[in-house]
Amino acid sequence: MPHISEEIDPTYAAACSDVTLCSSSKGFFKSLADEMVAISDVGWLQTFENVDEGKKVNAVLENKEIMDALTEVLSRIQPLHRGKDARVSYERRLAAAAALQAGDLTKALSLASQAVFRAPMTGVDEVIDSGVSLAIALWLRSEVLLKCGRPTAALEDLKMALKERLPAKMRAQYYWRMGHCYKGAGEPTRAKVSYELAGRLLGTNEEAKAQLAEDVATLDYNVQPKHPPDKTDICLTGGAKLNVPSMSKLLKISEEEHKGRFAVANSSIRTGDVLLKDSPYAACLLSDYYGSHCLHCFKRFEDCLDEAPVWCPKCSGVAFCCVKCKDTAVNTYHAYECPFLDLFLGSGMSVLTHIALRMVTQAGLNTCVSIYGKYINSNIRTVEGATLNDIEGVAKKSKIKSRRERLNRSKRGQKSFENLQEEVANKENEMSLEEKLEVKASQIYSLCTHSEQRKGGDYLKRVVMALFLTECLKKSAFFKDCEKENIQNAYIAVAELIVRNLQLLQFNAHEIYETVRGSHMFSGSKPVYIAVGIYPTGALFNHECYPAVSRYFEGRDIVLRATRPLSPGEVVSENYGPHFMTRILKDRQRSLACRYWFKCECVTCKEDWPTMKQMKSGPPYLRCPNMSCGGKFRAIPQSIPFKCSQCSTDIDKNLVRINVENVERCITLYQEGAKLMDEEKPEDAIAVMAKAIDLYHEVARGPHLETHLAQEALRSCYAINGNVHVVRTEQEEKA
Ligand SMILES: C[S@@+](CC[C@H](N)C(=O)[O-])C[C@H]1O[C@@H](n2cnc3c(N)ncnc32)[C@H](O)[C@@H]1O
Repeated sequence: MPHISEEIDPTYAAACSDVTLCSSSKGFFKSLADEMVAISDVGWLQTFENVDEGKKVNAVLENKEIMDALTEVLSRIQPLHRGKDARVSYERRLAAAAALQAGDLTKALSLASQAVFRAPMTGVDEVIDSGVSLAIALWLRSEVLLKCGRPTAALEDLKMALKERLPAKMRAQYYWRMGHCYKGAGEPTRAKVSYELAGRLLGTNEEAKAQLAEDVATLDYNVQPKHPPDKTDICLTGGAKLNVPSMSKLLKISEEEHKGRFAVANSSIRTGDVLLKDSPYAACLLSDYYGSHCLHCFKRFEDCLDEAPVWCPKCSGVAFCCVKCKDTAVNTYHAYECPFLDLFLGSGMSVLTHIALRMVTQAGLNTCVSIYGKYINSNIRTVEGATLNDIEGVAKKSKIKSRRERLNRSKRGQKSFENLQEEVANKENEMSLEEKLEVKASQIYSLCTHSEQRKGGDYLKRVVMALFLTECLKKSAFFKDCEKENIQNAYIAVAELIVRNLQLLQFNAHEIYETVRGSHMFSGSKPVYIAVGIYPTGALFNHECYPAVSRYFEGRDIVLRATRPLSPGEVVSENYGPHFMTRILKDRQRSLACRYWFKCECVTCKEDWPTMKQMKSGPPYLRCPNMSCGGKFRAIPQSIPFKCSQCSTDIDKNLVRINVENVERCITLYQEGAKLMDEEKPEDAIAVMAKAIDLYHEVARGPHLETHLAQEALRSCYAINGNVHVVRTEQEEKA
């Protein structure tokens, strides 16, 4: 039987699958992968397609034709990254000083940061700056930061400059500037101590001493230290589910044959309810943002007012918002990725491929081998029903037919989703990062891969990518602690893990956004795609073209909030991109079938709702008075039906009049919400619009232009609680 993506458009489906692996226009990988498919025998590809999961890499390694061609390419892999360069650092420093002199603080800060990132580690290049380029670059940046009104960040740079052997002759200036930093940060007592130390070191320079005395005299002992405003943590409505702590108690996970697992309402849900807050198992920043955001936590440097970006000791291609983020990255994944960063970019590999690699590099070799043994190469078999037993809401378990994918999950010996989650929640607090990953891996490696639908050629490309990445890992000492006799098995385990990651990420990853706005909270604000993550529970939400939730991101965490009310048992759906407001039915169906390999049968698809452009304001569709019926009718005064066309319940004309008035009330409330947004009162706007959207759904159904526009507005209000970057005009900057 042909699969859904093939029925619709096999060429487009293949292209959609390919771009989840690598770019179709940039880099060398696409032509390498295409060449490997071209030299493979058609019969072999057919057999290969059916080779068991977890044995695909071996099958390719045993294919002489492919390996002869591939080995030659792999043997040429060499580390390639933007390293340190004392000369470039020196030049950037001069340019930064000139910009500072000219009063262009933004340019000065950017150049000074580049001087920091390009500076070799202290003592490595003694020819330029006597080996202390880093200290001098930090010294300069601290001056710029101080001028920018960021004394705490300036102080951090100063302290680091001292650690990096700032020349002793600069000590007096060092303490003097430290005094300025403390003064700026609202710590006059510390400022005074620093000024006094500077005074002792100034020797006989009377002019400088007089100036210093002025600084001491102007200290204000009434000021308070400045602290950034506290951000209140968002709480799950109804509390966290005991066995799935990232999910609200209002939800549960269900499963159906053609839909897999998905979230449904366990109790009534109201618009505005916070339903999920999940941390990623792994996440990667897009390379375009390596210069502006922390590689590890995705904070924008510009918005970290109390910290200045920190460097990687080996490369100058990435940066971190603080020492903690740097240490975490450099001691784990970045140690293995850093030598090859430019090769990865040059290969054209996708960000999903980068996460597939990150899932390995962050875990380290031992954890990877253990995960491979448990979830990919496991021969433990359990009966199919065991997987379903504990999934709530599966009423007719015995009627659900076997699905090959679920069977595969069972074969790998996985426990039920809910049991696994409980295990994770109980153990998480006492574990190391590697241990946490190993336990969370049980959830990640049960996510859908649609392996039964994947073609041999597509599989082969993924194995070639896995072999390429494993070869890079070999050359970045990832396998250094492995005993010689185990090394071949370890290579295969890692490559297989990457193949599996590449498959599951295709269907389960989330794009991560930050909202970029101008001086007004809403007008002109837009979401910007900065990173991608894989969320263990967030990946369990199915799609609808009229979604029930909207997502935003707090740092790396995903938050889902309801955009319409739901009754117990209704699907709590996300939107994977094709939304009915912006894309016509045929487009959506094609996109979902080719990109996510399923046929969407949501209500908007079945009823072919109009897009926003096609939709007109007009009489609403009122609900059938029987609340358990899905029927609706248009409230056109002259043609109100006597009975519901679906369940034949009588329709009372008086009730129709009341409900039309209710819809009019909703429209008035939406307008009030819009006004509150103009006044930049997001919480008030949410309260008003959420109430109106709840009321609308109590009496009416979609499509309804005003309600859907209100839901879009609500989405913008929710996002204000997430990652937001405010772009300031030059004038605002100066003010
Ligand atoms: C992010 S996963 C969602 C969780 C998934 N159902 C599972 O069991 O792991 C995406 C996959 O779920 C399935 N899916 C999502 N929405 C669906 C829908 N409305 N109808 C049928 N299948 C859907 C598709 O197979 C899709 O590739």
